[in-house]
Amino acid sequence: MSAIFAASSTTYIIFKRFEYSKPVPALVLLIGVPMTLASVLRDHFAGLATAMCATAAVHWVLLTLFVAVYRISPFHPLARYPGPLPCKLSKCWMAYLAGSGGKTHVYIDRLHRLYGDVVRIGPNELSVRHKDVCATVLGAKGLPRGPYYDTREHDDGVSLDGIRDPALHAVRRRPWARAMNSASTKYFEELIQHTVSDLTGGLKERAGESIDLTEWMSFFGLDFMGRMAFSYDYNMLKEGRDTQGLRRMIDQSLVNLRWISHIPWSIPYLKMIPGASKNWDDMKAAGDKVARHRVSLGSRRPDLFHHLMDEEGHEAVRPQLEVVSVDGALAIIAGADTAATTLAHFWMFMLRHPAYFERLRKEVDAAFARDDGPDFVKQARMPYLNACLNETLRLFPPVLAGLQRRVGRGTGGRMIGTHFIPEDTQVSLVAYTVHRNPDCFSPFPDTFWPDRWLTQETYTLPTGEVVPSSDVLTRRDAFMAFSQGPMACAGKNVALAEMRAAVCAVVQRFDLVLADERALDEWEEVLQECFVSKLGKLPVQVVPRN
Ligand code: HEM
Repeated sequence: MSAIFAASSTTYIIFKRFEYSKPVPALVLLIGVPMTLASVLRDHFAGLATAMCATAAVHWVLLTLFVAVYRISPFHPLARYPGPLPCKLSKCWMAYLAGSGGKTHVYIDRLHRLYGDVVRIGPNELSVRHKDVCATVLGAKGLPRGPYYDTREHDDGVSLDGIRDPALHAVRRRPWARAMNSASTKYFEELIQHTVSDLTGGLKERAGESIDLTEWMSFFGLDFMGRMAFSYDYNMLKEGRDTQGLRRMIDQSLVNLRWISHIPWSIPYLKMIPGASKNWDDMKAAGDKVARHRVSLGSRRPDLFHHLMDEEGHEAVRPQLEVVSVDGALAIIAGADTAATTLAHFWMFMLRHPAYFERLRKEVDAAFARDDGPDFVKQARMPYLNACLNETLRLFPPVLAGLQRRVGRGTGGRMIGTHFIPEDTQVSLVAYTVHRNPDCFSPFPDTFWPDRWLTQETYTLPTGEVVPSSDVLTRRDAFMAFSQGPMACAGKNVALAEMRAAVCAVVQRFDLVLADERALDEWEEVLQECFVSKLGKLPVQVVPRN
């Protein structure tokens, strides 16, 4: 027994020091060690098979005990931070919650309300919602990404949003910066205009019918991103259906990532299961198809592909088509799903608060004649429109999962406000809970109240009470729906232009009549964190305005 104890404690120390996540060393320590012991100790057992079973069982139990005891002991570097026991013991708990209900954002928000600004959500992971956290963690002098992002690495390379090395990330980000320069922005605006007109055309054709606005916003997001990224027409708005089964494919490829991301060490083992990566492979094949189509066009359109492929020859080394396809697939998921989700939440709030809808309509009607196309400069300056969009993104940021960063080994730790974060710690920022922190947004941090984003001397609260501006706290620096800093959303400006244009066009031309009251009541219950968000239906009748 003492031999097994000595072997197991040595194994534990090696694991703790080197954090093996690669299968070979991990399997040597987990299986090789007890098997070797069994062959040495076989004379003490009824036979080799019994020795193997007994040593393996004792080895694993001891290892589990060592790990558990250390993680909940006062000697653990995060011992001073509060959190539920299952979180302290293993990240498997968070993986379970993510996989089983997709409600980790609500769970973490509850923990913050219970324990305060810093909560231990994993053995080596803290969730922080402190009012100064964004600049410290995400900003220019912030922290590099944590292992949560390892799921973005594939056989063909890693997509931009999964690159953890800041220097490499900066290099891969350059074409995105070029894509967002003014010449391309003009081209993207034309595409937005084209897609908005498909949207209003499609809605007009279905006037009086009950449609699912969530689905239509998704068609809008995908049609735009197909055009913007690859000059590819999915034509979903024209045909009124998901022409390529993309929505289902995206949902299926994301549903597993939401729990795997919490236990990234499991990735090499999962890859050994035949067919395990089928959903992602399908998604990748869809990306390859549109990328090849774009190659066949051969033209130098200033779409995203043009920049990602470096068709203008800015870089010393031309990127490979496979890597560009991965980034293109990222663009479609990152760009289409997020904007579509925001718009669906937006309409939900407008249906819930008809007075806000009317106020917005007044602003839109005053700014545009009925048949005007979008004016992107004007729309960027419309205070109430932007207040309503910001408020939607505050309460329901489409990226519901935490943005994880890491205080690296050997850095000596980091201060966040008055909290010391020791090295080797993952720090997670969940926009859903940071945005509901009363130290960042108050009063009524849980209430949809767009006025908080306006600059005024007095405010009329949702209760009708009038208060001076000193009573209203809106910490714009804590707004992180697009993240912040060098790894923030690369498509923020395009996304905002696209959403503003879609909102103005619909508000100007249509009345929305809710077809099923239950959709609003059940909205939050149905909402799931699915890497980004998974939404319920929003059945409405679209009635053209007289
Ligand atoms: C409402 C719309 C959008 C929201 C709320 C949003 C939000 C975000 C957030 C929070 C991140 C950081 C994710 C992380 O660190 O894990 C991100 C990254 C990213 N987004 Fe967006 N996004 C939106 C639309 C778009 C669009 C339209 C595009 C493309 C045109 C886009 C392209 C990207 C890219 C490429 C990244 C990775 C950036 C990097 O790693 O440097 N996003 N987005």
